[in-house]
Amino acid sequence: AGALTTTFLGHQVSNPFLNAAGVLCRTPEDLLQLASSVSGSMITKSCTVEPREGNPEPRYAAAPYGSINSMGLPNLGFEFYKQFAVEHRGKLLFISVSGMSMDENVKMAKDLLPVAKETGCIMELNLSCPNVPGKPQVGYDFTTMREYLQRVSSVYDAPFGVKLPPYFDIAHFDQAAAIFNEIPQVAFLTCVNSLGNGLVIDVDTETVAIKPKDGFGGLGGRYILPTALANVNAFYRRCPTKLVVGCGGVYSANEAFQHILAGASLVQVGTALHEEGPQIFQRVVDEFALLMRAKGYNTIDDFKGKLKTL
Ligand SMILES: O=C1NC(=O)NC(C(=O)O)N1
Repeated sequence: AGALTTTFLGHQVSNPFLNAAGVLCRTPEDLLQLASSVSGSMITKSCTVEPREGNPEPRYAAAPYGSINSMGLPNLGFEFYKQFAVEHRGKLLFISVSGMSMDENVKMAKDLLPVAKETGCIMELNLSCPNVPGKPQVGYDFTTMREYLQRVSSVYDAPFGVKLPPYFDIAHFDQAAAIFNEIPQVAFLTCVNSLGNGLVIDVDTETVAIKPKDGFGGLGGRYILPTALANVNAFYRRCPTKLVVGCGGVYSANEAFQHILAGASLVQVGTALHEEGPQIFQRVVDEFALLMRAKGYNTIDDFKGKLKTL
């Protein structure tokens, strides 16, 4: 096995890299590109029970230091992604679930469970989509988040993960971690989803970059790396019995190494994957192998979570 080989919840992967939910993973064509890329694993577009068109376009825009999006959960519907999981062979597969209500999430979790047990696919429950008008992010409502996780874990007796929004207050890290530590089925935390409701402005046209919500959308890319790293490390420190998956600001081996130093077991790539395409995984894998060799590391575990403080 190569130097980048690692295991996640008992599944061996050839490298720690995968796409961020939502990027290059909505359609069969997208999923085929991911499956045939060098990524060690892959995740499907956050799904709802019924298929959704999503928000009006333009709903994604590249920006000077990353991206802004307000997709609005466009997806082919839960049944499609469940069937994809049934038929999929090969690399570790995550299924992102983002119901429009607690009942929707409970229904999808209940229906996904036998497929997860049969195929080894892993559920990532998305509690942090910032882009459905009128739907606040559950991740910012601790009472509701606890209820969601208790209800889902009562029907889903397999390990699953939670896709979290970025938090910015130490008290919020403490309160959120206390909830996750109450629920054994929560096996990993994916930090972070986009920084919600940013605004990108084009000076020449004096106009916003995207159509939905007067231009308000989730930020990704270089804008969010320090925030993503802080959230990875905050939950790595507070939830020693859980794994952390890093997401946010990864363009190369350099940022991926920072995420793993901060405690990430896997590293998701969103904006950079959208901009560069799936060949980014071969580039990052090659860069990462060189970085590990230059530093004298033989395995990911040699440096995972080993961030030094002053
Ligand atoms: O959870 C999500 N995060 C985002 O940044 N965008 C998508 C979306 O809008 O579908 N969902």
